Amino acid sequence: MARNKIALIGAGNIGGTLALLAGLKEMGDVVLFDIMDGIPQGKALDLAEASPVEGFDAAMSGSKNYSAIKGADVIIVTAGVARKPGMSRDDLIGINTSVMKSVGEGIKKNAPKAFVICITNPLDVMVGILQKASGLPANKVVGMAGVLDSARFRYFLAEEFKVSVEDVTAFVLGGHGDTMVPLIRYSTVAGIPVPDLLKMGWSTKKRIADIVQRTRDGGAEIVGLLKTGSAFYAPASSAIVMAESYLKDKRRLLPAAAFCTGQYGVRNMYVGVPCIIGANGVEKIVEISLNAAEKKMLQKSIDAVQSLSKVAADIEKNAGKEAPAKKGAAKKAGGKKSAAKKSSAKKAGAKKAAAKKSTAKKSSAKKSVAKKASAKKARAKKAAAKVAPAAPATSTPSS
Ligand SMILES: NC(=O)c1ccc[n+]([C@@H]2O[C@H](COP(=O)([O-])OP(=O)(O)OC[C@H]3O[C@@H](n4cnc5c(N)ncnc54)[C@H](O)[C@@H]3O)[C@@H](O)[C@H]2O)c1
Ligand SMILES: O=C(O)C[C@H](O)C(=O)O
Repeated sequence: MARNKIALIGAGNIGGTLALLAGLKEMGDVVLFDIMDGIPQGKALDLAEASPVEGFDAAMSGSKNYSAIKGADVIIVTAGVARKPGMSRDDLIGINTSVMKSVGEGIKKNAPKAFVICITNPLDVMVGILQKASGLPANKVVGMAGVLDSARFRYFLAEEFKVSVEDVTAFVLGGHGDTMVPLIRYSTVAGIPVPDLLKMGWSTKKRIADIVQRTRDGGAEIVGLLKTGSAFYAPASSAIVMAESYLKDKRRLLPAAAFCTGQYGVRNMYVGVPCIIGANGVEKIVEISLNAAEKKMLQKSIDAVQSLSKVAADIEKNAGKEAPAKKGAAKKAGGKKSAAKKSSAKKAGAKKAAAKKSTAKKSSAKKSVAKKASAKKARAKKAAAKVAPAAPATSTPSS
């Protein structure tokens, strides 16, 4: 029997890690695709040379031609730009919208039967654009975020309760942004719900509330520490779990950005919901009962994704014209404060940037003013940085 073929579009930090994990797990032959000639080929060769040491059989190849992904069973998309300190995920919408369109076209032409997992941010909106551009049915295109957010929540809870991560289950629903919804009631240690553990004195409401917030800020915490990009090990592990559920028809119940057709009151939009992933892709969206407070939080998150979708629609309309004002656009998307501002790690990153760049920030007593200004500068800097990858990213995919 022929091996599965796994195509990884984007051979950066997550792409490389995905290739390693797919190899170690012998999930199939791996093709890395990237617009940066040499990167996918180099990473593929490096990984192939690790295979005798690790003892896995999987062909590893790299290419900048979309024809290389022909016949792929699973495609995982990480193409695009990652945020840096001072940015929110939403700030990536301009550049990554055009990347999703070109990747979608490449998939449409070369691998229309694949199961596609999108990782590129801002996730919930990007997966929608990718699905449309690829022309694939909605059940075959899904976004990865919920598994990652839930893994963070699980890890923090396991630390708090001093138990194995294996015994902690948790659910995070909603959009992959500041408004995501970690569900305490549906989080357990070996089946014992967290609220019951609180009654048993295992923790306090305040400590769990802090863990919920740390989960929401989980991405920003890593960005603040790395400074040059965002998380990649846990995101790659999370996408691999989804790919395995599809390839092995495991029918795992996982939180993922799925195309809703009325579930949770969401119509024709991708958002993070619990779903079953099996041989037919997203086979079912599971509607769990939510109390009034949970419903309110989820609605807020859905609203944020909806606003950002409108921004993306404007960007698509303006494509080919002058680049839209991304900063203003991202602001429009709910006027949300970035998770970065809330994260202490990110604050540290912003402070550093301010210290480096600004001679005008004299008083350390005016920390909050300095923080705002440095975040603004970082955004402006990022907007400039976006110009560089934008040119090749929007180029027509070669087949
Ligand atoms: N959904 C999530 O939970 C989650 C988690 C982590 C990161 N992310 C997002 O995933 C994306 C990738 O992160 P990363 O750390 O791997 O970034 P990275 O910069 O290391 O890699 C991105 C790669 O995409 C390539 N690329 C750019 N335009 C392309 C195009 N048109 N076609 C093919 N390749 C293209 C770049 O050359 C680069 O190698 C970012 O948008 C990041 O925000 C999402
Ligand atoms: O935070 C980011 O920018 C990357 C990703 O969405 C994450 O949650 O790690």
